[in-house]
Amino acid sequence: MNTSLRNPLSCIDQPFRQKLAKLGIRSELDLILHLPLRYEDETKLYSIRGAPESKAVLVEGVIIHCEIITRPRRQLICRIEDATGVLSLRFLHFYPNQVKSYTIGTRLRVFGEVRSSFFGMEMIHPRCRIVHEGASLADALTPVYPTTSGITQRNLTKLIQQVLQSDRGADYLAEILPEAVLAKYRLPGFKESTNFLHHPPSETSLAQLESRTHPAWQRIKFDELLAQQLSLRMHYRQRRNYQAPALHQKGYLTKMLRNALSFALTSAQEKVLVEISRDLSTAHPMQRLLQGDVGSGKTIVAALAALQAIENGYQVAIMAPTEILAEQHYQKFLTWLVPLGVKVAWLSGSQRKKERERELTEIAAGHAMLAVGTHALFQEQVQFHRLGLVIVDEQHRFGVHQRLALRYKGTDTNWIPHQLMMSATPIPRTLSMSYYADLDVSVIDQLPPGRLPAMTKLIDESRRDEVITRVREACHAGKQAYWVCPLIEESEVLQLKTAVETYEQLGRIFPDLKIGLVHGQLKVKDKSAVMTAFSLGEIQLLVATTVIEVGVDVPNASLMVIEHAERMGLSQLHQLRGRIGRGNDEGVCVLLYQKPLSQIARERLRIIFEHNDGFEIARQDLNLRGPGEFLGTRQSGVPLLRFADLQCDMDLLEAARETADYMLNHFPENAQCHLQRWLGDRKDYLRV
Ligand SMILES: Nc1ncnc2c1ncn2[C@@H]1O[C@H](COP(=O)(O)OP(=O)(O)OP(=O)(O)O)[C@@H](O)[C@H]1O
Repeated sequence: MNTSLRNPLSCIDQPFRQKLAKLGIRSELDLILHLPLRYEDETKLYSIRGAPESKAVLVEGVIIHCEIITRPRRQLICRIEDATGVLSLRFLHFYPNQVKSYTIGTRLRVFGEVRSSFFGMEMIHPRCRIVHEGASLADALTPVYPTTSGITQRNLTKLIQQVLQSDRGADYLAEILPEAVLAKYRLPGFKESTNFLHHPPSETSLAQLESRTHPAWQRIKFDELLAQQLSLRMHYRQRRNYQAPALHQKGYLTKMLRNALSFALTSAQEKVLVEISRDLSTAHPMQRLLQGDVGSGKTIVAALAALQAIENGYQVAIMAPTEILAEQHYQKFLTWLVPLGVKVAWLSGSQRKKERERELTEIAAGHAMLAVGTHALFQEQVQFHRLGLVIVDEQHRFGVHQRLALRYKGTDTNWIPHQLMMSATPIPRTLSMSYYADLDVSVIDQLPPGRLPAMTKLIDESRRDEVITRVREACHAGKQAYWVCPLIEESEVLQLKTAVETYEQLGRIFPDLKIGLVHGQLKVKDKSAVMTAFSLGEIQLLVATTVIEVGVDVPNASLMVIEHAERMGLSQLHQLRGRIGRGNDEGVCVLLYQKPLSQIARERLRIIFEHNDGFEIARQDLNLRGPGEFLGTRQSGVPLLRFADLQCDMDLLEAARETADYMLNHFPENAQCHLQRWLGDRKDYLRV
């Protein structure tokens, strides 16, 4: 056999290889998995009159006219004819050779969309080939591959076919899935599926192929999801190889805190605490995601988990993504834990050096048993005496690497701390199964008793005066209110300017109210002074940017006005709205919007108006935006699926998840081979 057939990549020059690498093709196996985006049907020939409109088809005819015209712009017009009619071909870009070879009487086979125009039937920029009468047609649908400049479809087709037909191709295509799995999910073989997708026979349904519902596509998507699930499940199981301190439930500190609370935990909080407590008492690191809608009471759960570690003589780190949130946790933990004799430390990026050093010493000496902070917590200088538990709030706002960095802060190299991640952005089951298959998940699916869902009002900007009256009435009745300034994504400076202007403007409108302003650029000290004054009721109306989006908890604030609500995303609106109605009064959230509304803005406002349940909102948000956007760029390290689509392929995902466990238990070698086939050395792909 020709050696080039053995390894088509080995005989390719460096520049071309670099171009292939842009497409993610670095090996022969990558070529096999470089599957078509769509297909073209060149297996059927239509007559000119019989060609359907708005569909790319193959037509053949003899050239009866060819000329270059210059008005209205320079273009090549060529007319072909068959027994049924005449078709004009129009080329806005063309080569001199093309003009020369298109002589009258030449037979052309053209592929493109036919449409009726003023001058009759025409095709713009068809793909053309000079043929002789009776030339054979393609025996398979023509694949169209994702490509990049400098690589033609023909290059890709040729390379892929070479690999498929080579000796090594046979190895790459060997079946890895156990017979029982193929039978259970009625999946075709891997070789059969890839061969088919690269070269589908002419009778295949284009619709089935392009919607990716064809069994061959199902097999590929299943394999991709299986690789993802295997990788995550292995990650999950590897935890068993690590040691963590077994933090048994001793009960004395946790009991003291429970007794001091003015409320009893909800049964949902009790349920998740049992799960967390059980994990903490084992000698392997916990990795649990605690999900709960806004206001469901995650913080007290975190505090009780922290006390279980502290009772065992281990330290706890609590990390939050913003200063405001971290500071608020700090205040809460101070009030809960200091009366129990537990020392709490505070670390933030903007802290004075002296204060920071004092806190660092307390942490390193093990005097401070709990450290609360922002990203500052996982910097190198921070040394713990005996870190047993790491709690990460709003974990999706941290990159995966940041959250992993804290894991290695345990001082004893033989074990790593337990980890509890919290999220108030509910993640629909499809996504959490896919991306968090390496975590255990607990959900607080109940709000504390007596909470009334916030009432949402959609009000057009033209009725601003009514809103102003409402704010005044609420504040005079002893309530507090937020006024949230519009999100201006293009510029923080502009956002700040808007916030300051709104603050000044509202100051003139409400000379009778005490008004505060909080935004991201305020010094931490000032920010926390404003927040404290608001918590204590010294400020009645708080003008804020979206910095208050997460975690702010002032139960007496029951009214919120959000300006330009049409600019905000669903989860942001839900989070903001979650700041009110946290006490016993019903919250009212006024969404001021400005017309005209785009389709998506209208849809978002409808969803937020109709729903209060964060999981439902997240589900609809996912439908609206798709998983990539939904998880956002913040989730750095989010694996991308190339073929499967989590919204349509839920059944396949369930099957892949089940199969991953089955293979790890019964066919570990096949599981390894499968991972190698799909991930190779690209550890970032499909990994969390
Ligand atoms: N079981 C309960 N009964 C009554 N009040 C509770 C209960 N649990 C928590 N709370 C109170 O409810 C409020 C919201 O709790 P918390 O701040 O923990 O919510 P959260 O889940 O962190 O929400 P968010 O993500 O919006 O910050 C707090 O004031 C808290 O003290």
